[in-house]
Amino acid sequence: MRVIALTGGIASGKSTISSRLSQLGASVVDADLLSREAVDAGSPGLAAIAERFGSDVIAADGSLDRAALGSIVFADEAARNDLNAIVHPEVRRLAAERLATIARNDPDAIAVYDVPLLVETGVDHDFDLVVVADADAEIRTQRLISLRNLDPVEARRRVVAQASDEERRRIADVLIDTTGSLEETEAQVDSLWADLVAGRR
Ligand SMILES: CC(C)(COP(=O)(O)OP(=O)(O)OC[C@H]1O[C@@H](n2cnc3c(N)ncnc32)[C@H](O)[C@@H]1O)[C@@H](O)C(=O)NCCC(=O)NCCS
Ligand SMILES: Nc1ncnc2c1ncn2[C@@H]1O[C@H](COP(=O)(O)OP(=O)(O)OP(=O)(O)O)[C@@H](O)[C@H]1O
Repeated sequence: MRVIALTGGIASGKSTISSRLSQLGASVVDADLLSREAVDAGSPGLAAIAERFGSDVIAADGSLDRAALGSIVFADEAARNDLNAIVHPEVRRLAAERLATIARNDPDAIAVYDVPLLVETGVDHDFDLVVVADADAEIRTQRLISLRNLDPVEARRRVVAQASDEERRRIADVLIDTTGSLEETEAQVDSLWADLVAGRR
């Protein structure tokens, strides 16, 4: 099995790329989804969050109030580090488990690990290829404002909470320019996939 890491800043277009790769035949593991599993109702992760951040971040139905926690951690680096220390080890464990299952079921699989914080958490896996969705910080900020209805202050905080465009470009084997049309992004993904299948990458 080959494992491809797919990273990029918030709103860089990773989801567009990973869903195209999935259509083409890749097996996708999504760290954002795993981070939700890690804090499911009743999980030790959620209990640790309640202990650190208090009942204000727990909704009436006992689930995580993501908006409340988001407004705390994107405004405060120490709080964000504490949250990361609770959630990231479980995400790493779940990712290793999912990738092992994919390898067992299909030794020839091409797996894609969609991992937003690859630079921030350190490249600790032996990836065959690192693909970076590349749209600069200003474009991503505008997308958060216009497509996700974040106010400009919240949008900037999220972008600033992550590695710089330059840091991500430095670890990239392949850059996908996600500043054009969706079709232009998909064409780059199709060409990457053709290279992977043909063994050129
Ligand atoms: C703070 C939380 C509750 C906000 O939830 P919300 O539903 O608004 O956002 P969601 O989880 O969909 O994340 C959206 C994007 O925000 C960015 N982001 C999320 N967490 C972080 C973080 N700790 N540091 C920097 N950027 C982050 C990523 O680009 C991510 O793709 C949530 O993001 C969270 O629990 N984060 C900690 C776990 C984590 O690091 N997840 C991201 C990768 S595993
Ligand atoms: N050329 C493009 N390529 C990819 N996405 C684009 C492009 N042009 C506009 N977009 C839009 O930008 C947004 C990018 O968000 P998307 O959820 O794909 O990013 P993401 O990297 O997965 O973000 P997150 O880190 O928040 O999970 C989407 O709404 C997408 O439709």
